[in-house]
Amino acid sequence: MVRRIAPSLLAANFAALASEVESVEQAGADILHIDVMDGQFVPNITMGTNVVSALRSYTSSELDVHLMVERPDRFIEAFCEAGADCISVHAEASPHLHRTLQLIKEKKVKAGVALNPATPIEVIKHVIDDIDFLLIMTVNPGFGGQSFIPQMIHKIKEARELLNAFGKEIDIEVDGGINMETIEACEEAGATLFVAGSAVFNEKDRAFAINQLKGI
Ligand SMILES: O=C(CO)[C@@H](O)[C@H](O)COP(=O)(O)O
Ligand SMILES: [Fe+2]
Repeated sequence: MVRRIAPSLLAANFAALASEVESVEQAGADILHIDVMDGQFVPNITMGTNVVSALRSYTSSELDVHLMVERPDRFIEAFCEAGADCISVHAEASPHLHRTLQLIKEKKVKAGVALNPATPIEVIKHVIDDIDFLLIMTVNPGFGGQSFIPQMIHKIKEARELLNAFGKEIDIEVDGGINMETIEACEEAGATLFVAGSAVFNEKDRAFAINQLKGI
């Protein structure tokens, strides 16, 4: 199966966001990954609902919103209204994870749980029927362009085994340091959706970059 690639717009040129989006869409991007950071949960501030709604009126591509914010409940409705198709919230940032996931699902938006590298996979056990996908961070969240943490390969395997044990055939999205050196091992371990920021946007020829990552 051809790998699905989600370019992370964090690595795009923000001064030309529309044309950056167009370039990756034409190059074969499957979904657009939008990193929202609040300067609290992670030591960086990026974009918010205004960028999501601007992109929503510009493109029909699926918008995958990765919320790296404390107490994400406060913003779920606004991101759904802005036009998100999928929202992932960090288990570490949400004290009432079950409630947060229900808020997303009530809006008919796909709900995902994101896990930091040090967070054990077991935290999803009791919300496993409430998630549409799982996002495994393969770097510590906060910045693009970091190096993949090799121990995450074992974690992806564990996650796939856990999902299989519960009969859940959902996407495992991997995020951080995904490139030609790391993508294959992630896929073999059980990942099915691959976020790539610098590996796509640092390459002038986006079609070449995405095709290479897809393995075509
Ligand atoms: O969520 C994050 C970082 O916190 C990611 O989505 C990065 O933006 C991915 O960038 P690369 O590691 O692929 O450059
Ligand atoms: Fe991300």
